[in-house]
Amino acid sequence: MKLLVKAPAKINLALDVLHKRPDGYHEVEMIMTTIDLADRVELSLLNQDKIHILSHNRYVPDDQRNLAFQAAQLLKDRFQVKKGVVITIEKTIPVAAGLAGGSSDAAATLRGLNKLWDLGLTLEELAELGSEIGSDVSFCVYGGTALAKGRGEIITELPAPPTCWVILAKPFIGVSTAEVYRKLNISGTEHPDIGAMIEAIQHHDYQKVCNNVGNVLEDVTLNLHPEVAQIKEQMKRFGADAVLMSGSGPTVFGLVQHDSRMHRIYNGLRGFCDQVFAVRMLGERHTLD
Ligand SMILES: C[C@@](CO)(OP(=O)(O)O)[C@H](O)COP(=O)(O)OP(=O)(O)OC[C@H]1O[C@@H](n2ccc(N)nc2=O)[C@H](O)[C@@H]1O
Ligand SMILES: Nc1ncnc2c1ncn2[C@@H]1O[C@H](COP(=O)(O)OP(=O)(O)O)[C@@H](O)[C@H]1O
Repeated sequence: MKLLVKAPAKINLALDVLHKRPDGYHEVEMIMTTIDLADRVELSLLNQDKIHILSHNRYVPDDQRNLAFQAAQLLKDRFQVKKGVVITIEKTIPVAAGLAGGSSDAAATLRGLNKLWDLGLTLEELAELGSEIGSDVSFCVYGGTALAKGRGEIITELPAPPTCWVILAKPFIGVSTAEVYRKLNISGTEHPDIGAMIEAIQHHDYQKVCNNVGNVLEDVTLNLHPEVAQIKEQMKRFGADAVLMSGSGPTVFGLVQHDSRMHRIYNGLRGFCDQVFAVRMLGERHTLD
């Protein structure tokens, strides 16, 4: 028995960090949304008590370091599952890019194994389990658009943002999320207005969404990797309505509504960047049927 699950990337339309917590994590407020750039996770039932990871991407670990492996192991341990699985990950989302590719593979594995192993868990239960794997996994279990608080695992659903193109450009570098959080100086940074972004989304106000994108982690990564600032400049010059780094980076995204402008930016950035994509936001949450 086989199951194919879609694992979409996310972007952070706004990302604020409130303070560092005693457990070492940072208290955040983020507006996250899934986009139509996805890995394909294939789950094949195995009648042995084993988890196998297959991936052709050399940056994706094929052992217990893989977040999809960790998701399967967590379900096996928690629910005494004696069956196994072969997890084949066809990677499209750039790795270590601020797009939560690994977290989304883990979330897709949780949703898929819930069916394949007949566990009968709700999305809420899967999201709670996901938070044990990583801070972004809970959001990825649900998908859609949400306010994420806590260390990222407290999720409140929001409506779909106004329709637009998201152009993503990733330079040749990878970024360590832990290093970016470590180097953040919270008091010396301008904070985005999360309330205004929520209002903009609720009122379907595209211009207000554009006016309120903001990410406190951006300056840290820009200082480490000046090429990210260059990509931001290029996107603005080619006419994006809003430009921001996603998560801890280094991927930069630009928002536009007109197809012609999207093509101009996409073509302008190809060749200058490692990977460039033009996609839509997904808007909808995942379901379990
Ligand atoms: C920055 C964000 C924004 O969505 O995304 P990415 O850039 O990774 O996509 C997330 O907060 C990343 O979430 P995720 O990548 O799941 O982080 P985790 O695996 O839980 O943590 C990696 C490391 O980041 C730091 N970390 C993470 C989350 C948080 N709220 N505070 C932290 O300080 C910790 O040092 C932790 O050891
Ligand atoms: N399924 C997976 N896909 C990609 N990376 C993974 C996966 N599982 C574990 N990793 C590891 O997690 C790290 C961060 O990957 P990723 O989730 O793509 O980035 P980000 O946290 O920036 O969104 C990578 O360096 C990689 O070694």
